[in-house]
Amino acid sequence: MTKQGVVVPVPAEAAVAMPPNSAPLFPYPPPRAAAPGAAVRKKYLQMGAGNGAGARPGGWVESMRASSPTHARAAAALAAGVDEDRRAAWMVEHPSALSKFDQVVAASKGKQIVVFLDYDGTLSPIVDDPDAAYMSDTMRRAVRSVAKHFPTAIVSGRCRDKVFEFVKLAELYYAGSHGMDIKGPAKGSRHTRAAKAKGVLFQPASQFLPMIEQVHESLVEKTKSIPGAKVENNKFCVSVHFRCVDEKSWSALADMVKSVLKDYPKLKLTQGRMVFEVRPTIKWDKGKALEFLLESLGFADCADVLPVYIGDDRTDEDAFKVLRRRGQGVGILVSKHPKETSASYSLQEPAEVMEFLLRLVEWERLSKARPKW
Ligand SMILES: O=P(O)(O)OC[C@H]1O[C@H](O[C@H]2O[C@H](CO)[C@@H](O)[C@H](O)[C@H]2O)[C@H](O)[C@@H](O)[C@@H]1O
Repeated sequence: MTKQGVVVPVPAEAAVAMPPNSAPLFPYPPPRAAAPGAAVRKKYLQMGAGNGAGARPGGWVESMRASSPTHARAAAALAAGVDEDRRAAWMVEHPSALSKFDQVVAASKGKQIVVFLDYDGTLSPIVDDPDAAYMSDTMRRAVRSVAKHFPTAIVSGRCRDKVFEFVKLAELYYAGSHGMDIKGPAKGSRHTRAAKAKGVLFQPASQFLPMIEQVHESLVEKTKSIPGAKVENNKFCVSVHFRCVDEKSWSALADMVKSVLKDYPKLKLTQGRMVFEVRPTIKWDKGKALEFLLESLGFADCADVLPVYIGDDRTDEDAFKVLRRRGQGVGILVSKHPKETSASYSLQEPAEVMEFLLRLVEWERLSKARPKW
């Protein structure tokens, strides 16, 4: 069923650029560090790094509001009253991956499905306390079944160890810190020869570790005065949560984060669901991680693979865009509301993600049992 992976020698320049603790098993051009200094930082601080925040006066706060569930609900209610057609039109553009299940699997004919799953908001429901974002046992069973049939990776903004603590499945690939920390299955993979090696595969931002530590400390110190603010160390990036911060303090919090980042021109600021994300300015994201993993599995520039990526956040858009660019694969956005996205399909919530995963497993079981004539 699976395609055998091919280990290609690492080009000398890539091997040199790789951090000492990453096994040079898989070739990949090392990410280019963005031009150091003001230009890059200015762009991210002013433009809001892809989310448009900051381009207008008060842009960050506006953007923070847009990611608030209360505001999203109010906006959704308004939109429902005013323009029910908008949602219907969005669903035509991004139909449910459940109702179009046959179409999704038909695309996999003669191809190896590889499954990529975001964690928060995809496998676990969004909750106030990031340390309590547990995944249900039923979801874990579903993911375990998927991994028995298809190579499966978790791609998360979280620190890799933390997301592993939640998922607890040793047979998966894990790409933590928005793809900047990639590791293969603890026991090696049953799916490909290339992935039999265990351990850390790639850490393209390892030189940023001391800087991230410093920024983490500064952010903890600086934001202490804002009740509800929570700073999370995600190893190669830092999250500053404002889900539990009074809206009146959002502007002050955004200013604090920006003032800390002034001293770190090699870090950029982006925004997720009620969270600021501080990340190195290297050109590496969930999309690059997806491509790296496909390559590691032996599917570089290959037509007989169907990557299926499921995610709910802005950072998942980088992966959806890669699928669009390759003209290959299935991007599924998890969202109850119409959102601008490069995904092709949608699912409303983690419960639907589970249903989709279980159907995929069932379909694979039946297709193996089906006589081939
Ligand atoms: O890429 P992901 O796996 O989706 O990680 C993105 C961020 O997820 C977490 O924050 C989000 O979920 C929390 C728990 O439900 C919620 O409280 C928070 O408001 C959300 O933004 C995680 O804590 C972050 O570090 C990740 O970057």
